[in-house]
Amino acid sequence: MFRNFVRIPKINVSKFKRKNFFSKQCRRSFCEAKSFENLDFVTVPIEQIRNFSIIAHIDHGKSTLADRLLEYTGAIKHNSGQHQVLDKLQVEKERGITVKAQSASIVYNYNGKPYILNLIDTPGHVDFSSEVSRSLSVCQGVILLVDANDGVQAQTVANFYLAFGKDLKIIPVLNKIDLKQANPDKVCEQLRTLFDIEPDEVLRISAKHGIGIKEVFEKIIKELPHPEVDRTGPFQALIYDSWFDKYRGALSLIYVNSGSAKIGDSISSCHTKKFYEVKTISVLRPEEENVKKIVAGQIGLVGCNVRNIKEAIIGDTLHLTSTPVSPLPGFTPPKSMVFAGIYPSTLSEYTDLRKAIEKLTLNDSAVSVDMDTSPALGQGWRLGFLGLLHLEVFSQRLQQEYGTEPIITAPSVTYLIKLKSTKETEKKGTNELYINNPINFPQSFNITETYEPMILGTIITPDTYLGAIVQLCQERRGVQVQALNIDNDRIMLQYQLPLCEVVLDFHDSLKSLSSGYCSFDYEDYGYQLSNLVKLNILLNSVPCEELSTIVHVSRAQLVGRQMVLKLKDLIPRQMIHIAIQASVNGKILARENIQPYRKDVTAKLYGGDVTRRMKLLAQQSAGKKKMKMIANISVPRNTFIDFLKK
Ligand SMILES: Nc1nc2c(ncn2[C@@H]2O[C@H](COP(=O)(O)OP(=O)(O)OP(=O)(O)O)[C@@H](O)[C@H]2O)c(=O)[nH]1
Repeated sequence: MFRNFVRIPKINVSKFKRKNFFSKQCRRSFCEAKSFENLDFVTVPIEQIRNFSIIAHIDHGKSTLADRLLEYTGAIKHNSGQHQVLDKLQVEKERGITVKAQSASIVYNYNGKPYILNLIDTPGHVDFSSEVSRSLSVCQGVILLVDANDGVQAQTVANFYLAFGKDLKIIPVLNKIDLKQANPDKVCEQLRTLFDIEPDEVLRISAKHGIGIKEVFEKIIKELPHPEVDRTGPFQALIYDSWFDKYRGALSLIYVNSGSAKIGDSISSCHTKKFYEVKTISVLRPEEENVKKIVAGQIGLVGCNVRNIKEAIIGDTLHLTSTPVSPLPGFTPPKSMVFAGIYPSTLSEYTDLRKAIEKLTLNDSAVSVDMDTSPALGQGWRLGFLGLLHLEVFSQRLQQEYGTEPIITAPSVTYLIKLKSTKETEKKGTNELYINNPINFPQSFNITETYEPMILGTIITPDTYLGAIVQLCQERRGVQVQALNIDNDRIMLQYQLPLCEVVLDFHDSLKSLSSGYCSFDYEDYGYQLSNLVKLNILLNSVPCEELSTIVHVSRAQLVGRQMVLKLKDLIPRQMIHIAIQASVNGKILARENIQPYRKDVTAKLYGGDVTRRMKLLAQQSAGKKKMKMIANISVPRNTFIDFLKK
């Protein structure tokens, strides 16, 4: 049960609103900040630097808090009408979510001394968790933001443990205390139950109205440690983000772990061993501001006119060419969960699409890329993503930032197949086969066992929706691992679920069952023995490989029926009868027919003998039979595209 609960005096929000408290404070701090306008970052002692990320569940107000911190220090103007300034991408503005972590260096005046605060606004959605994890590796602390109305949600839990696992100092902050329905005491109780955070450690703010922002700054300065670095040592810097600039080539966002570098220096990459001259160095305030030098403890953007984007690797270590250093621990590439084929709409767009994918994956290193070919769609790629939203955002960015319109096939996951030992498996040295494309599914007589990827899903929901959510999880073959009351009307459930049951619409179903009050997060849970089969689609008894799919045996019937119905709508009628069948291991599970066009061969008859009419119809039917034997069913490319597309 919960421990004794310390009440914190309620903040009178209306007082702050009435007196326009924030704008006065903001004006004052803006004037103070002006005095640091021409501050040379190199001269600021290491004790006056703080590197931190803002982490939270989606929509709990990270970007809004970042806006207020920027305004307070004069980095952007108060009431400039700009919102979520650090959400720079078009896709972020349109969807209202952060998908890329963004850094900004701000200067805060504390007791007359300038403090450089390097803040990173991180995404909240589980599909972009690799951005959060990367950002945390250059921080010494985090602000854990929790919505005072929504309370602790699934990504709050995931992000807390991410920061806790990296031994970072955590500043818990309750946001949106201005909301009428806000219940900060209850949320403090949740923080104590789940993370052992005492209520008196928790700050209460309203990022939207600028309440409690000064206290956030003070906590950052007093409680977060400064980076422990050696400014006199050899230059050693970690690339933690990269993007491509048309004019300046690949730009790398670096955290300097030791020493310093200046424009004109020759620097080398530990990974590629290539060397470059430093052309530009800038700090993000949040717009780029050119500087001549960057020192340890600091975050900055370095441009070396790197034209080959494969050379600007995230996780690589840079050093002065004359002084080699050992590489810093980079980043383990996140494991792709969902795969989809990407193909150009026409052959002529292949090269443009290839370049676009190369440039975008430089900025979104969580995407894995492999070449792929499809008999129906031609040469393309099989890309791996961290989830469905990640896939959607990537394809939207391909369109918006690079003007390409590729065909994207339905997402799938990677299965593990164990094969019977044969000469071939002995030659390969393994009888394990990982496949994410149904075309590569082996013949059933060669298979000994099949495994499917599992996830451990965390669901936080008001208990009113518990019944419906448990039912949904059971329908999706989930097994309950844990259930915990986090306060008197909210429950946290943990389910082990097959990934393929989650990727498509699980999140949407949860949201609609709980009227949007439920949150969901998941992590990889390895592979589990399963009973998987290849569902084949036959057109007039001829298997059509591109349309096959891998399913759990219990789902084969349902999926097969859905597929043949969809195909019946998509395949155009032809001169011959078409039978669409779904089969598993030769057994037909579903069938639909498309009737042929029928010419009225009796139209020319003017009455007369009925046998004449019968003869004409019999001739027509024999002709159709013959045609069926010899004709290939022509499925137009668009039908494949419509079927394979998400
Ligand atoms: N009432 C109120 N609304 C707030 C406050 N802070 C943020 N919001 C609103 O909450 C919504 C989400 O804010 P964001 O700052 O985009 O949230 P986020 O955590 O950055 O979202 P993601 O990056 O997508 O995870 C916006 O509509 C904000 O205006 C607050 O203190 N009070």
